[in-house]
Amino acid sequence: MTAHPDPEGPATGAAPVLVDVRDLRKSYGGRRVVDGVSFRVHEDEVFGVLGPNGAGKTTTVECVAGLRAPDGGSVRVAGLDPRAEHPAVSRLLGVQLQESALPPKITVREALLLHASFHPDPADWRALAERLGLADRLDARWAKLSGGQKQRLSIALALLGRPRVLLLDELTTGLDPRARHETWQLVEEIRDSGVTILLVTHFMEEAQRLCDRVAVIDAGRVRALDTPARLVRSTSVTTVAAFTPSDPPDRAAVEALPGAAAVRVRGGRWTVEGTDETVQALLSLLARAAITAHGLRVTDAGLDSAYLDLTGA
Ligand SMILES: Nc1ncnc2c1ncn2[C@@H]1O[C@H](COP(=O)(O)OP(=O)(O)OP(=O)(O)O)[C@@H](O)[C@H]1O
Repeated sequence: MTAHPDPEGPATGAAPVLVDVRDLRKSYGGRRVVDGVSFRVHEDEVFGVLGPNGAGKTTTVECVAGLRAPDGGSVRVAGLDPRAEHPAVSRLLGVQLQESALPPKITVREALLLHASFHPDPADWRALAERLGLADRLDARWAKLSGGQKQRLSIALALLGRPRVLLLDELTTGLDPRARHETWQLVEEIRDSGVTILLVTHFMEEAQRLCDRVAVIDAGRVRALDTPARLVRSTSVTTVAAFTPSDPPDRAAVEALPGAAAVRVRGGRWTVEGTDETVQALLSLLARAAITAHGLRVTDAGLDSAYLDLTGA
């Protein structure tokens, strides 16, 4: 594995570091849930913190936001300590945290006006509502919004202070596929407008689509830190072949193919995980046995396999 669990990961160019987390440690009731996490987020990047439930992701970003006090290590946002210099840091950071709930009866307009009043030089709330597709929902109450609209409003609220860095925690959890894709587009637009984004997710697809670099966190530790593409290449599974054979091949022979990582058979359909070499050898094996591979699909393994490999999830 060629992962880089150091704070820098592979070369990232010369962009300034906006979020610098070093050897962060945090325990609850004597149980260590963040155990020496380090990473740096550079200006203009979308940096992902990816990991299974309970990995310590939210605790980590709450320390970045200054909402929790670390037990050890350090956090800096644009060189500032989020606890000791909270007012200055909150002017730089927009925070959209998990389950950010508003009073059920507050309207979209009221929420935008209220949050705009927290900032000395807020963004134009009407323009933000327009940009986030909420212009025709200004009089709707929070409780009546769809999941996607609630998420868009919480992003709008986080953007009102014109942040340099936006923290997004589990942004698309609970959204249907359409709302999830719309939210991803929105994140890309926000990135293109020059906002640096620190994104917590447990969706591999989300990390692969949005993030320039990803820290994979499990049990409070960074297991790997790299670009999604390099994380995928670093794992033992890069290629997956699925097919329905005209006659079942010798399973032991398939399992013994070079680089074969897993072989599954369900309802007559075979799935073989491995590398390009595995698939080449598989096709030769089938040809030698005069077996036809019906409905053959060969796909890239994607970040899922890398994630499973790294977290043992
Ligand atoms: N205030 C708290 N008091 C006690 N334990 C907590 C507290 N907050 C979080 N924990 C525990 O710390 C661990 C890490 O939680 P955290 O929310 O940081 O993980 P996570 O990776 O964000 O998980 P999820 O994806 O489920 O939100 C979990 O076991 C959680 O139950």
